[in-house]
Amino acid sequence: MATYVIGDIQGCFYQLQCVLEKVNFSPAEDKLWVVGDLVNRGPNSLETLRYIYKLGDSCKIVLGNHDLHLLAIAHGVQPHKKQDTLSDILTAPDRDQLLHWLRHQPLVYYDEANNMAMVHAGIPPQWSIKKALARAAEVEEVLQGEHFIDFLSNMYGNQPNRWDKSLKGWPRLRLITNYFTRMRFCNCLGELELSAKGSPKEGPKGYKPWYLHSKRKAKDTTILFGHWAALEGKTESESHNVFALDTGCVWGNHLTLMNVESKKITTCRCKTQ
Ligand SMILES: Nc1ncnc2c1ncn2[C@@H]1O[C@H](COP(=O)(O)OP(=O)(O)OP(=O)(O)OP(=O)(O)OC[C@H]2O[C@@H](n3cnc4c(N)ncnc43)[C@H](O)[C@@H]2O)[C@@H](O)[C@H]1O
Repeated sequence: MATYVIGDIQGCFYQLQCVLEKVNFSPAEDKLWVVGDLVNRGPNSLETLRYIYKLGDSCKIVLGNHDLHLLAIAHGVQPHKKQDTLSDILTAPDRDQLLHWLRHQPLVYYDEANNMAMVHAGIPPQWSIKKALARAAEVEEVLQGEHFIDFLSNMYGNQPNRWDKSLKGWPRLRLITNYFTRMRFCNCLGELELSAKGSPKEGPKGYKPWYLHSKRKAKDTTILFGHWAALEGKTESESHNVFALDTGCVWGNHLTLMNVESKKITTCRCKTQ
């Protein structure tokens, strides 16, 4: 039995099948962890979502910004934009079942036995893993509750960008969501800079990649994350137990699968279908 973690699929269903075939993935014996952004921008979001959904207990996922964006469009709080490739899901006969399942997925998954966490974007430097799980649970409770459409309507935006435990209501939930699903650069206090999306070298002055802060509180936990295609899978900080899995398949690069135990990487190149 093996456990694999896969980077941002974003509807690249053929590359998903390709990497799983390369490792002889067997849903009956193996486990698959998915770092979020299952859908959008790529060509086959519906097939991807159906496949992951059908894996059932063999699969653990966390939500990414594009998965939340799908929920927001599907529930009428955001328009389907020109660059979104989500119409196949929105018109599918099984859409309600798929969207209900998606909405009940976590923002952070923690494997206590191996002290390993999976999150789409990252864990901000000011939070221990215990704090991060408690904050994630605040959002998950609302997203899975009766007021989830209000949450989706209030989720968008870059403010507030700095944590303060006295934050309340939608601003508090928006910031927690942005940490777990959109963060790349922040300062040591966890103040977010969300406009920069390039490589760490191109980072804004006074900010660093979230995982490079020396006093980061969740340092002892191995963190598996996606979201940041410009990293090309490299964090240059293996000693800090962080593994970047988004290798920009949807941008013409490749999809990355890692064996969680051996850390062996398997990839499949993006090509036109
Ligand atoms: N609370 C909230 N507030 C606002 N929006 C919310 C939200 N919750 C959900 N959303 C959604 O999230 C989006 C905004 O998120 P953002 O994180 O702000 O932006 P994004 O560009 O859309 O992120 P993406 O997930 O595509 O990242 P990637 O690194 O692949 O790509 C980023 C860039 O990297 C570039 N790139 C890819 N590979 C690269 C490489 N090797 N080198 C350099 N650049 C590369 C690409 O060209 C691309 O421009 C919105 O579209 C909205 O739908």
